Amino acid sequence: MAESSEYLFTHPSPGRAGAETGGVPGLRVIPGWLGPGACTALLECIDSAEWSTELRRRVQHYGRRYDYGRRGVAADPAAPAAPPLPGPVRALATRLIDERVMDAEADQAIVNEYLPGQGIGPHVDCVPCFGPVVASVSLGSACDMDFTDPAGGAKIAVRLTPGSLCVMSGPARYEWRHGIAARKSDPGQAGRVQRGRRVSVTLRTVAGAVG
Ligand SMILES: O=C(O)CCC(=O)C(=O)O
Ligand SMILES: [Fe+2]
Repeated sequence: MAESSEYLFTHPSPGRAGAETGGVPGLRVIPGWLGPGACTALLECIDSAEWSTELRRRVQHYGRRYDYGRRGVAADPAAPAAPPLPGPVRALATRLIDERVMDAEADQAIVNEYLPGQGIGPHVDCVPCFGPVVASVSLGSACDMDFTDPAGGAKIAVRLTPGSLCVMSGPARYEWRHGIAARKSDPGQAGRVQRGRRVSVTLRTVAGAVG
């Protein structure tokens, strides 16, 4: 368990839905934001669409394509072939407005698929590309997302359960890095918890483009 000693585990309490998640300013995790039926329907919609295999993990881009090589959103909306947000994803964008999570409706979404052992390196979402609020919905298996304190580098692990909404704004969006360790299990109260397949849908507003 040496690996876990450098982490501080926070498990957002369902009773405090929408409250800031301990220790990461600007981070909110709302467990059960999507019910099990809605999660299944969304996952079915996602799985009926085409996956890109340009990365080690599979992804889908909607609205605008993010160019991982150039680290930006292509300037010409006609050039990158990103399909429009599918209906169930647009419904999430609308709900985020209705619930005042976002001020402007998300016009870009990236779906990430993580098989056990896959992750995403610590990063800050492209600052010139995307707006001030990044919201992601978790489907499938739970996993820990690690947030790295810009002052000192300490990591805080936040459990993202299926159906939860993770909202990053302020320092959580702009200063803290977030990532998912590429491993097959996460620490739990009664030993390691095996990961299954996790799919996330991250909604953003496009703020600027490159090229
Ligand atoms: O899988 C997630 O919840 C987050 C994905 C992410 O950080 C990203 O696409 O920038
Ligand atoms: Fe990210």
